[in-house]
Amino acid sequence: LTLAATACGSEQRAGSGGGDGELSGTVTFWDTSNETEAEVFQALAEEFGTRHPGVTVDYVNIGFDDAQNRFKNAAGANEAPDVMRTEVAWVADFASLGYLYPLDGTRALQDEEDFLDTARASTVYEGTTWAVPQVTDTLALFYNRALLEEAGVDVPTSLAEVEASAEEFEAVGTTPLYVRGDDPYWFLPFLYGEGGDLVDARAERVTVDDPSGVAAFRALRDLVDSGAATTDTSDGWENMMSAFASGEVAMMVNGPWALADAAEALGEDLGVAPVPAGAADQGAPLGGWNYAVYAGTPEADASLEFVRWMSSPDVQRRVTEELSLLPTRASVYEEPSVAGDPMVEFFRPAVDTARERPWIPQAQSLFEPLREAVEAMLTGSASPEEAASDTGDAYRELLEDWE
Ligand SMILES: C[C@H]1O[C@H](O[C@H]2[C@H](O)[C@@H](O)[C@@H](O[C@H]3[C@H](O)[C@@H](O)[C@@H](O[C@H]4[C@H](O)[C@@H](O)[C@@H](O)O[C@@H]4CO)O[C@@H]3CO)O[C@@H]2CO)[C@H](O)[C@H](O)[C@@H]1N[C@H]1C[C@@H](CO)[C@H](O)[C@@H](O)[C@@H]1O
Repeated sequence: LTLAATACGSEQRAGSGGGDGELSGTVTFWDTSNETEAEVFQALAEEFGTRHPGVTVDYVNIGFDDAQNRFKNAAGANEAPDVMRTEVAWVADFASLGYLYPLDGTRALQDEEDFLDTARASTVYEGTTWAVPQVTDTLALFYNRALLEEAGVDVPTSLAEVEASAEEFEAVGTTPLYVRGDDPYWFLPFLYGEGGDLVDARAERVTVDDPSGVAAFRALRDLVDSGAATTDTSDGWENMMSAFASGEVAMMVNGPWALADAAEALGEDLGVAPVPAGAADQGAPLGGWNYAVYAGTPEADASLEFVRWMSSPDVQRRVTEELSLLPTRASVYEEPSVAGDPMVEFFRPAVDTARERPWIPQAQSLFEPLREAVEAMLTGSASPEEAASDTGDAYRELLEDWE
């Protein structure tokens, strides 16, 4: 994925870059993007260095898995990177610990009214803006058109239809669906499908162990037990992507960060649709990523200008052209190259109806207990009832005096 170098006037190369006077220093940027995305983000980050000859960009890809703790450990030792790719649920966590640079009134927040409201929501905590939106996302049903045609199956709109399709898919030697069992994010569509949610933040009530939560755990287990879905409790990303690319499964639930690889594997046969509904409702979670600046950065001007550049309309457009990731600026969706991307055309309304989570510091810690409960149920050591109540108990530990 080589970035088409955009022609830019010599005046831009002079390092004017929207800042006043020459910038200098080294900006270390920790990126969590996956292998395919990293090629694009690294090239863009390093292009900033050519536009500002006095600035050196030190691009470091740290992956997703332990990134949240790694940043907190580094910040605790005052060794954090100047700029951190920050997941939507990490902003409140990092900000509440004093690890982020307040951005209101700084050059990093250029044209802030252009950002989608849902993307901006995760960047504000206790009235201050601590991050700048990069991409927004949700989960969707990815499907292999050729396999659905071969099996004579229409795109399923509910879990019941997925289950009912098992026979037709077996006849052509494939399994209907891959569902990740090792990443709790993939459980949320089951929860929303039964009319439930993890918590009710307004009422400060834990709801994951309501009857809707028990029904969601049971819906996941029954889907896997029926043979209509395959899953793993480890290495889910790799297993899912290879099963989908090889045709071992006809469908998977995934997000825009998987589009480039899935399109590489299936080409025109790749289709996307809303995640299947449950017995009561249909829904997918809102996710995404922001740029945040470390509170103790010695290079504030260069770091703030770097964030302005990386979240600018032009860079957002180029990221979507290369990866089909979803912009967080409304103006970028008007660009012909973005408006003409069928994947963006699908995902934009999907993120508009995606379920937001409470952007509270504890929000990010709700997933680990959920991951453990899903794993216990899928490995047979917990019933749906036990999985739901164990998760609820863990949440009441984390969220003191919530019911
Ligand atoms: C358990 C974790 O729970 C939460 O994470 C939620 C998250 O909040 C949800 O939003 C959702 O994230 C979506 C994401 O929105 C979506 O974009 C996509 O990201 C793509 C990128 O797009 C792609 O570029 C590339 O990067 O690859 C990314 C990943 O594919 O998919 C993500 C989901 O994968 O789901 C997450 C849950 O997984 C916590 O926040 C922690 O992360 C926590 N982990 C720590 C918990 C520590 C103990 O407390 C333990 O000690 C530590 O070792 C663990 O690290």
